Amino acid sequence: MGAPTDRAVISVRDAGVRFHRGRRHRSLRDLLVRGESGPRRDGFWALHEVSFDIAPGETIGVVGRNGQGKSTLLKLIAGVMLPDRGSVTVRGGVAPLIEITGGFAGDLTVRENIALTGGLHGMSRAALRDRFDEIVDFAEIEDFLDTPYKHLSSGMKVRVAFAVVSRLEEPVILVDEVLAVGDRDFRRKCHARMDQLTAEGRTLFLVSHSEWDLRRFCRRGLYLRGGRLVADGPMDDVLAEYAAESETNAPGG
Ligand SMILES: Nc1ncnc2c1ncn2[C@@H]1O[C@H](COP(=O)(O)OP(=O)(O)OP(=O)(O)O)[C@@H](O)[C@H]1O
Repeated sequence: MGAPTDRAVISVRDAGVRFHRGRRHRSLRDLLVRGESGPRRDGFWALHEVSFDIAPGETIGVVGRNGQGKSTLLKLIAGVMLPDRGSVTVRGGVAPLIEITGGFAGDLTVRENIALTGGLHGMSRAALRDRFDEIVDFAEIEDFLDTPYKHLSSGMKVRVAFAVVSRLEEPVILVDEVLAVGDRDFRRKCHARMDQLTAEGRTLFLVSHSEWDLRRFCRRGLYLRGGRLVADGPMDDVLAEYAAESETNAPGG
């Protein structure tokens, strides 16, 4: 396992994340009635010994069945979660579109959320003023600017989130499955915007169960199985490997 290369915008080294299947905290009852006080035994590695380097401008699609660690990996890269083992180094800012409401404050209005997200990612007031109308037009949300974010439908939340996050000037963009929520016309707009971002040389990380999206936007694939990185290579090869394994593991297969 080599040291992080200078060229890499993201370096992940032997990263591991451990979760517990049961309740996160042991209750007083467990302690007093059951006498359970030693280390918890229901822990498992949601990610285990994961290592890779990403060069600036690469487009990466993460594949794997449900519950194999894809979203957890994106949370590590976004910095909203720290690894229990190993290291995750990201050089530069990250624009994360992970989980529909991720990073957006439910009680604040759409207008306030646009300003907050822009501000948190270093957008100046002048830049925000310049881009505000563009963001609102893209999201087609002008009638809801003063509505609390939590009162939007899930499709509208995604529209706002994508419109803002895709306008941030961060070098790394993370998109986790959220595109599936938008309607067809909006998805088409998002796809055009993603083409533009990758053409500008941004690094894109996409988690998706849509082979079409993965093939269209990602040249490199990462395949996670049981929290381990079992394939890392050209997207088409990784998808072929994933499909072959899914067939082998299918009931009756
Ligand atoms: N905060 C948490 N506490 C405990 N377990 C968790 C937590 N977050 C995720 N997990 C578990 O970790 C494993 C990996 O979850 P993750 O969301 O990364 O999977 P995924 O590959 O993105 O799945 P999907 O395709 O269904 O979105 C799953 O078993 C999940 O139940």
